[in-house]
Order: sequence, then structure tokens, then C-alpha cells
Amino acid sequence: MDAQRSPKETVLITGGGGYFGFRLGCALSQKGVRVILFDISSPAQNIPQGIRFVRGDIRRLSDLERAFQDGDIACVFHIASYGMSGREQLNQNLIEEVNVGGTDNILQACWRWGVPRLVYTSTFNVIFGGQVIRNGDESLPYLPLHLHPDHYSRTKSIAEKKVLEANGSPLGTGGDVLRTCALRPAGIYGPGEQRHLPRIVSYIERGLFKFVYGDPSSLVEFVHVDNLVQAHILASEALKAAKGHIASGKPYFISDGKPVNNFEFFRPLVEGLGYTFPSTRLPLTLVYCFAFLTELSHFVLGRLYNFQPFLTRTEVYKTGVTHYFSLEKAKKELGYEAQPFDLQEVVDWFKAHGHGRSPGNGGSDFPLWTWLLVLLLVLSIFTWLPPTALLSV
Ligand SMILES: NC(=O)c1ccc[n+]([C@@H]2O[C@H](COP(=O)([O-])OP(=O)(O)OC[C@H]3O[C@@H](n4cnc5c(N)ncnc54)[C@H](O)[C@@H]3O)[C@@H](O)[C@H]2O)c1
Repeated sequence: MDAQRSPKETVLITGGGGYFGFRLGCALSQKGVRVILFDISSPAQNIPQGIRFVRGDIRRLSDLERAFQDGDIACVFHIASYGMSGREQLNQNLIEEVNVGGTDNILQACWRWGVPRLVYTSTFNVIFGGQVIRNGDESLPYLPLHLHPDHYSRTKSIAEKKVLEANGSPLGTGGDVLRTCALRPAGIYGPGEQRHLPRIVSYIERGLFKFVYGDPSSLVEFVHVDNLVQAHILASEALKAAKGHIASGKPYFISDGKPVNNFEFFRPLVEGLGYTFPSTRLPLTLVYCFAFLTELSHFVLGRLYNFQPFLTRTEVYKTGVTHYFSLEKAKKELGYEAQPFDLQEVVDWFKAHGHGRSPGNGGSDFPLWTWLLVLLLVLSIFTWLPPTALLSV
């Protein structure tokens, strides 16, 4: 997507109102590419001049028609998704409709309006389901669908397969074919990220981040938003004839390439905002049981009050079980080179938005966390009791 070679190319970004999609749109626009952002929600920031925003739902073909019909679109970045974290994870119908039905519609739209390239934003989770993976590569099989403990991961896996299977399929508009690839990112971070970081900071500020869990030597990965932007632009290029369509029909893992303990990764954020990093460490299984009970309570009570679960099972193993992947294929075939980033700009972003504990401010160190730990222990004991014992309580 080099501005010199294709100054008038148009791309469409589904989920372009979200954190990553918007960042990608801005980067492409700066390179001279015409950008259409497609999303049910507007971006949190002002839309730069030259970028077109189309409000619409990928579940509705008629909405997609408004965005596709007069675009002469060269590439679609399909980023929109639903159900990744928090209470969203528990709304299975919507997850299925957006992640699977929406992807079907995007494929239809590409065929119908002759879009030659489609880059799908997938996730590590299509492979990982709580098993230890060290330096895994793209030859690993998909996690069998019934082993996914959450519907988001299952539907991302179904959607990724559909996208990759569509590679080489004929376009409805002539002799050309659709070329597709999928990028599987680690957890995304960067300044202004709205999905994970505000939740983590709110736990820190409310005094709830008082323990870590799992083996301290467990390693996971993250990807800075700008590294992920770079990977998407390279992937789109690698679907072109000029690059021998090298990425056609393939998935690639994308991360910063620095496996790290999940909680240690966030240490600079905790300490940078003036809080103390917790010294209590709980066993992973205990926290997993707690997460299970949280999900169970949400299942029962969620219809009356759709509260934000403290943690879900998927979140527990994503943060506490070792899984990291090789970048070799992305480096070799896409030319991906992860740039070094740290959390300082994230700390600065939160401080600039009124967060952080000033010296002398006692903050919110109320003993709620102590009660939470006790509750966690009590509830976990219940999960080990046989159902008959529970019934007789
Ligand atoms: N955030 C992460 O840590 C992470 C990790 C791995 C993979 N991913 C993948 O990266 C992508 C981007 O993640 P993000 O963190 O920027 O998410 P995000 O929630 O900020 O963006 C997703 C966007 O999709 C939009 N959307 C949802 N349903 C839609 C619909 N029916 N029609 C149109 N738009 C719809 C949302 O409004 C949102 O703006 C997603 O595909 C996600 O699965 C994210």
C-alpha cells in the first residue's frame, strides 16, 4: 500500500470505529490511501479529513451495500468483532451473529463488488485454549471447536477458516479471484486503548488489584497497536501480484516478539500510576474456579442486571497460562519487524486523562479486596463439592 505506487487505492475497514481499526485507518490515510471506516459506532477521536466514515452493521448486507457500492475497493480489512472480553463474552447469540454471520456477509460483499484482497484480523485464540504453547508456529492445528471455553474464540476460529477457505474463489465481477489472509494478534495495547486497559486501571484504582495468580514463570505476549498496523499493511501488500501473492490463504501470528509474564508486563502501569504492585500470589486453579462461579452468577443474574464479571475463565488462562508464538513466518514472508515499545506512553495517556495517585493521596485502598479473597476461597470450596452435597446444603 505504498503511496508512490498506488496513490488512489481505496480500502474499507470494518470495525474502523474501534481502537485498532481507527489507528489502521489513520496510518493508511497518511500514506495517501483512500479510507472508508465501517462501524456501528463512531470512533472515539475526531475523524481526520479525507477519511470517510460509514455507520452500519456487518450483520446487514444492505448496510454493507452503502459502503461497498461506489467504492471500487481494493482491499477490505475485516476487523469488526464482538465478545472479546468482559460481559460481552457471555452474549453468545450476538457473538455468533457478528463474528460468523458478519464474516459471511463480508465475503459476499467482496465477491459481489469485486474486492480482490481481504485481510482478516483473527486472534491467538484460534489455536490456544488453555494448553501450554512455547514458540508455536502456524503449522499448529486449530483448537477443536468444542474445546473453546468461550464463544468468541470459537466464532473467531470459524470465521478465520471461512476467510482462508475463500482464498482463490472467483469474484462476481470478472475473471479475477479473491485473495485472503489472516493475522492472529496477541493482546493489543497502546495509548488510548479502550478494551482492556481502562478495566485494568479501574481495578487498580478501586483497590481490587491486590493479587496476581499463576506461575511467575508463565509467559504470554502482547502487540503494540502500531506493530499490528505495520503487519496489516504488509499483509495487504503480500496479497498482491507484485509480492507473488505470498500471503494468499495463510495465517500469521503477530506480536511484539517479547514473551513476558502477564502481570510483570503491567507492573510499569501499576507503579507508573503511583500504586503498589501486589505481592500476594494465588494458584491459577483457585482463580479459574472463581471465574467459573462469576460466569455462573452472570448466567443466573445477568438477565436482571448485566454486571461486568470480575474475570472470566478465558481471561484467566489467557493471562496465566504460557502461550507464545514464533514470528518467523511473518518476518520472512511479510517482512514484519516488531518495533520496540513499552508502557510509558500508556502511563502518560492515563495521567493526561486524570488518572494516577498523587503522593499523599491515600487512594482507594479499602479492604474490599480482603473480602473478595475470602469470598473467592469460600466459593471455590463449593465448586469442589459434589452436586448432591450442594443440594443438601
Ligand atoms: N484487543 C485485543 O487484545 C485483541 C487481541 C487479539 C485479536 N483482536 C482482534 O482485533 C480486532 C480489533 O480489536 P479491538 O481491540 O480494536 O476491538 P474494538 O472493540 O475496539 O473494535 C471492534 C469494533 O467492531 C465494531 N463492531 C462490533 N460489532 C459490529 C457490527 N455488527 N457491525 C459493525 N461493526 C461492529 C465495534 O463497534 C468496534 O468499534 C478484533 O477483530 C479482535 O477480535 C483483538
